[in-house]
Amino acid sequence: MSLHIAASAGEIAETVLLPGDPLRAEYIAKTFLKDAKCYTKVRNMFGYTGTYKGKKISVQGTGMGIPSISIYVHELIRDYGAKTLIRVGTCGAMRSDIHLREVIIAQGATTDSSIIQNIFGPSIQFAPLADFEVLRTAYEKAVQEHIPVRVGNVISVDRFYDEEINNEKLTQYGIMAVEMETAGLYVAAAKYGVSALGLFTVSDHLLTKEACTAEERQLSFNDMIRIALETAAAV
Ligand SMILES: O=P(O)(O)O[C@H]1O[C@H](CO)[C@@H](O)[C@H]1O
Ligand SMILES: O=c1cc[nH]c(=O)[nH]1
Repeated sequence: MSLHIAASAGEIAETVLLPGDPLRAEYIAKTFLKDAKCYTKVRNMFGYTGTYKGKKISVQGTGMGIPSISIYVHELIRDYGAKTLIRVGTCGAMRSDIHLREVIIAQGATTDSSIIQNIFGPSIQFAPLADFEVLRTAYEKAVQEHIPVRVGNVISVDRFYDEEINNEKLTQYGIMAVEMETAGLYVAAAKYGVSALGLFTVSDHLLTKEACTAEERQLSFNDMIRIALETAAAV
């Protein structure tokens, strides 16, 4: 047992899916994993382990924001030996050509979080990147499953409600979407030398103001989940 995860040694797989919402973790485990068993309910941040196509896979809720996901990712890697971490999140689209429910893969995760400066000091702007092999596998699985995906840069922000951020400039520089955890995931994976990838379903549109319902956010992002599970089974 670690401070925030009540699993025993060996109960968590080396490959872990990471939704922000713990109810999405429960949904993924109960809908897609065989013989899924809950290994933690600490703070209601559910974690399950089961199998997918014969491979042991865990799914662990991470909460919202870099501080929260950092806690779970550090404990999963350091205390339970996780080696491949795949975030399955929601995001807000920032461009008019990107639509609700599309799937985005984060090749890079720009951030306004202080995490980079806290680790590297003021002169280094570390670039949080996805693991290339996991990214390549996810892209190939999406093509095989006939699920269109976009691959590129997202921004992991500290504030969901942020009236000061310059989204127009970010979009000009190629940022596709906004979410709140992936830069923290990529930095932790780099620190420990493990593999990470962030996948998202577009749940909101910053320009059109369209939004999925809370129920859809929790339940209906099966394209992204299928890509993540096929990738998890293959890497
Ligand atoms: O749906 P999840 O995975 O939580 O991801 C997104 O949704 C939350 C904000 O509503 C943030 O955590 C953001 O990154
Ligand atoms: O962090 C997030 C997630 C979804 N939509 C947003 O606008 N921001």
